[in-house]
Amino acid sequence: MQIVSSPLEMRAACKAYQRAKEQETIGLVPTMGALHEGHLSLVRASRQRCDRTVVSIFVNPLQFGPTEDLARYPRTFEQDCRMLEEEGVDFLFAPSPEEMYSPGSETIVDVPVTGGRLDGASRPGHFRGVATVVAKLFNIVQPDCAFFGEKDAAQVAVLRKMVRDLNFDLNLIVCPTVREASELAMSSRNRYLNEQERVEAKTLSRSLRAVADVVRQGERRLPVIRETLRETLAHSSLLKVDYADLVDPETLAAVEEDKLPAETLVAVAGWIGTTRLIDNCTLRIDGANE
Ligand SMILES: Nc1ncnc2c1ncn2[C@@H]1O[C@H](COP(=O)(O)OP(=O)(O)OP(=O)(O)O)[C@@H](O)[C@H]1O
Ligand SMILES: CC(C)(CO)[C@@H](O)C(=O)[O-]
Ligand code: BAL
Repeated sequence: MQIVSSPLEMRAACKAYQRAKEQETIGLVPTMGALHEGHLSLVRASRQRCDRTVVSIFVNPLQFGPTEDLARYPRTFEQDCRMLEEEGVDFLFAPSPEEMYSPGSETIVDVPVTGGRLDGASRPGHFRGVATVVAKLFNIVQPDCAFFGEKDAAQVAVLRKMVRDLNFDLNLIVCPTVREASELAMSSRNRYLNEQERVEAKTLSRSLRAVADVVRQGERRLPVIRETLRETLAHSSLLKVDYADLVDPETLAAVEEDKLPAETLVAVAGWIGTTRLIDNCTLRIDGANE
């Protein structure tokens, strides 16, 4: 695995490869490091689909608010390198903030409507930071495919829109959420949790399961589905709910109808102590059977 920190060198390496092997493809897996099985599932998907895989590790200051956890975000670079070597990754792109944002750099990418919803509403400016750094990564690597996790469903909606609006020539591939045996969604921030918090954090996935179960049993009334979500989330005394919404998976706009549409994203976020976690599931109902 070749480790590259300069954006120019990374671009040159990918360009050289693309010139030499016209028919072959490059997959990009953007991450902030502190890697776990969720990240590795994206790496494996890229290795399966593309000839070369580039993983980026960059804790992007632009997507953190002034009171958020940028300074204490887990950084486990040596261990991450070993994991990526074992997975057969070709390039690790790990720039410093100064290399990624050269002095005077001021252009940002904003997806204002979609990017202002869910995490975008709770973390103002967050998705501007995400869209800007991902657009830069796309320009540096120029991948054929880019791999993202379903766990960050709002991020996926924002990036899909960015790809469409800005005509990026790549396939955005979304991989399912990898969970621990307890069903807690894997997340780098789970490292912040103590034992009791880890138990309480399961309330998020439990609330999604409760909603999926009532819908499987035939419930279609949105007020009842919302109440099921609210009630399950209230079971934890440690969890402070940030949002628990039923939204359109593409626009992230709140579902307004009284009955469940064909496809609905159920997205939840909350703080367990000082740790903010997110999770989601998609409800799909077959209109033909309604
Ligand atoms: N459990 C998971 N299953 C599948 N993909 C995941 C999972 N967790 C993260 N990813 C994906 O990995 C990519 C990099 O995410 P990131 O480095 O922020 O990890 P994270 O675990 O989501 O960290 P955080 O705790 O900051 O939310 C994103 O596309 C994200 O959706
Ligand atoms: C996509 C991403 C790597 C951009 O910094 C980040 O938001 C993440 O890890 O999900
Ligand atoms: N995967 C989400 C990145 C963040 O919380 O900043």
